[in-house]
Amino acid sequence: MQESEDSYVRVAVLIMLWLALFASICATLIHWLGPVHRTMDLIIPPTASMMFGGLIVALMRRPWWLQAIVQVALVVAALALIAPAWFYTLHAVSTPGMRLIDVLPPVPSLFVMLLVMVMIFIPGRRAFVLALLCWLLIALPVLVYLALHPREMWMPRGIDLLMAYGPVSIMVVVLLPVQRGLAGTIRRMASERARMEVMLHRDPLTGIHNRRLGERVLRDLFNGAHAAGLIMLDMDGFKAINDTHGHPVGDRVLQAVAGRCKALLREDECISRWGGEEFLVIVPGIDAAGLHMVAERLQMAIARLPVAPVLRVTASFGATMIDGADNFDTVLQRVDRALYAAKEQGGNCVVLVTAGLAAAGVLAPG
Ligand SMILES: Nc1nc2c(ncn2[C@@H]2O[C@H](COP(=O)(O)OP(=O)(O)OP(=O)(O)O)[C@@H](O)[C@H]2O)c(=O)[nH]1
Repeated sequence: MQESEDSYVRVAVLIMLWLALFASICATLIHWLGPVHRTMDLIIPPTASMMFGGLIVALMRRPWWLQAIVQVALVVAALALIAPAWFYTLHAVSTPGMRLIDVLPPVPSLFVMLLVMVMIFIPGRRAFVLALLCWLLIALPVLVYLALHPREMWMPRGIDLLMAYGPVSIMVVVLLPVQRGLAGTIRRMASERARMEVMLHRDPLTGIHNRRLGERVLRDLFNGAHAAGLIMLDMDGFKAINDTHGHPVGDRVLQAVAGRCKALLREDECISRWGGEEFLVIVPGIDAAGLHMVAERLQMAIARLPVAPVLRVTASFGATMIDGADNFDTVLQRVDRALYAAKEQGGNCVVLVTAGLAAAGVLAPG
């Protein structure tokens, strides 16, 4: 979960860096190809392009530097906006006849983008502090200048600057945390839902899948064309274990049996607690001989299981392959019959029944 979240953030940062590189290359072209050449405008955009390009390479080569790269990118972007804000404001103040609205490059939209990035990538309250710092260093000098030069302020460019550095900035700083809160709530709900889903399909005593999930896996098998087999196992003389040693010991036996069987099965093989002391094993991609061997392995492992003070624990096994003509009910009836036959033969054995209902193999008690 954490891994996938990290890679998601990495991709988001990479996209942000590519967009920043694109924006700074555009700014470079605009200033270099435009009719008026001012030194600062000719230097800052290409420098920023190189910095963002370098950060992209660094992130691709050293993904674990993610946090540091984000911070450097934000500092680069902030410096690229602080420098013209102060330089041109002071220049306009100190040069008679020069108007700030004529010389300030079109950076307000980039300032809004910087605020968005700060609010997205900087966690918690630090985002507000940094956003305020950016506003003080980038927007405030321009706003103070405009307040002192009302004729410029009420020109279309002046109003544009007022809007970007005023209400639009406030909207970004307020709306993004709200969005972040919503995203957090959705994430929490999703993980709660995943937890409930696990609980819904887990047997509380043994920790393995419950019947609900076993049934779902079995139904899904009928949608696929692959060969699969079923093994139903039932503890022998379990009532006597409970009666002799008590229910808690019986519970421990069930837990030990479930744990041992699960450990012996592969990832794609599913064991579920079907009833009190009955378990269903679903084995995909297997033939009848292989299924018999799996059941045999489980039978022997259970017979060797030490669960003090019970001297010997055994189980009976019915097994069958899913036939092309089978449905959910017919295959369960057949595996049940196989289990019944194993019990009839004295227990602690495996009976494999084919679709023709003939007992195809019996493993004698070990
Ligand atoms: N300790 C414990 N016992 C359980 C649990 N669920 C069912 N049982 C007991 O399992 C016993 C099953 O008894 P039976 O159906 O007669 O089975 P058995 O004694 O194994 O007899 P055979 O299957 O014929 O060998 C009952 O006594 C149930 O109370 C459980 O979760 N914990």
